[in-house]
Amino acid sequence: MANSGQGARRSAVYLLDQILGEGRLMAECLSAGALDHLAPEDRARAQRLASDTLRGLERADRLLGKYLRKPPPLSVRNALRLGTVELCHGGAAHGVVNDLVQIVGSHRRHNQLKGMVNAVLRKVAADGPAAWSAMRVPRLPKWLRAPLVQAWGAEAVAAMEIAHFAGAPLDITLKPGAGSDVLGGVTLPTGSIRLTAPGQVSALPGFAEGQWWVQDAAAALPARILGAAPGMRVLDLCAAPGGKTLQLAAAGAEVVAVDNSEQRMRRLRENLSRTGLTADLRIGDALEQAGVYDAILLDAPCSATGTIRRHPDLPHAKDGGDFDALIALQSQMLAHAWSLLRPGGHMVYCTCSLLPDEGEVQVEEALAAHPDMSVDRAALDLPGVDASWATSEGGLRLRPDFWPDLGGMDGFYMACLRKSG
Ligand SMILES: C[S@@+](CC[C@H](N)C(=O)[O-])C[C@H]1O[C@@H](n2cnc3c(N)ncnc32)[C@H](O)[C@@H]1O
Repeated sequence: MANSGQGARRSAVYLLDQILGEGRLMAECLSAGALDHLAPEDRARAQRLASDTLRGLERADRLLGKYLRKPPPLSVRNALRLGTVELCHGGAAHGVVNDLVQIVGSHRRHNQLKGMVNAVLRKVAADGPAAWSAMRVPRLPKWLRAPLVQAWGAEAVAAMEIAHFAGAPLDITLKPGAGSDVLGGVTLPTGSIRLTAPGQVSALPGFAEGQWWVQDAAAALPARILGAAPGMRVLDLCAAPGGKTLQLAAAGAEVVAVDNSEQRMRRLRENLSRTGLTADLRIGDALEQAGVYDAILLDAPCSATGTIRRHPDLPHAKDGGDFDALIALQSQMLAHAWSLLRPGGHMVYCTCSLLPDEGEVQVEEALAAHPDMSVDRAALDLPGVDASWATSEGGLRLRPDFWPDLGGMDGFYMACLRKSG
């Protein structure tokens, strides 16, 4: 009978097949129920195994290249990759090898390859761990590496790759008035709390009571820069799952939150209910909104290249083919949001992207197109925000290689734009 570790490994191989074979994102597979048959701890384990494998994919392929005369079918290759990464991370050879041999053997088409899987993984178990740490840090694929090197230089991109390989700690934002003492985290310079070995999030103290929510330290800054306050009517455009909506509502503003994804809005509704906060939720297209607002937060859909530490599937599932459409949508959204802002009002534009075309360039172009738009540089002057993160057009550039000693941060861009009154 299959053990629970084997169930997690089998599902992790399935996730790898979907990501590397079908170009699907891990989040898409999860929302489609790929792990619903597993117990919560095995679900977390399967995700962790697939993520670790994707982070170490380049190293695993190099190691396996020594033992494979020709590449086996993708699913068998993914089982070998997963086993290699587990073994090189110190996994017990007996359990890892036996499970993967059984997983491969249970496929009628691949059954005859189980002997090869056994032999290769035993060699990896013997020689792999020593070779692993001497190998170079895995690089981003060319389609993404090239524009990033052009934007930030080769040295910065190598530092980003170190951050991607290390993965991300868990950051939380506290509801105003909540204490963090029971969580044992570190308070970051910008006020977020960082937990290094959190375990299951929903089991942590204060989660069920809505005392805090998960939000990377970088992602917590746009709402702080907006500076929502009681009496302010704020439009949160592209709001779900709602980390920023919660911040705006917790600051006492009257928040209208819009997103076109019903599924993601369901999560926003759950988050509001757990934290006891309120916002007016509207499922719809950002480009079709009407009304007049004192302040607007536009967290536009983007390449999400700033979140690779937490989503190592992204560089493998995508190929940059959607960049142009996203960039065009962002500039349409920025222009439409501007038309909803009252004179004298302000708007924060942000994206979790590392590409200047989705950040700095969008704001430069918007400033050129709107004579009533100016950048509020002073709005960036918040505790913990380093002056060197400011950009020439007046925004804030955050990168995964920043705060290397604290465990990094997501890549993000944000700027505060004021409408003349
Ligand atoms: C970066 S995510 C937003 C994250 C969110 N602000 C938060 O803090 O949790 C971008 C969102 O844009 C939404 N979106 C994409 N196209 C949209 C459109 N045309 N109108 C409204 N929302 C859209 C997506 O469903 C996604 O939830």
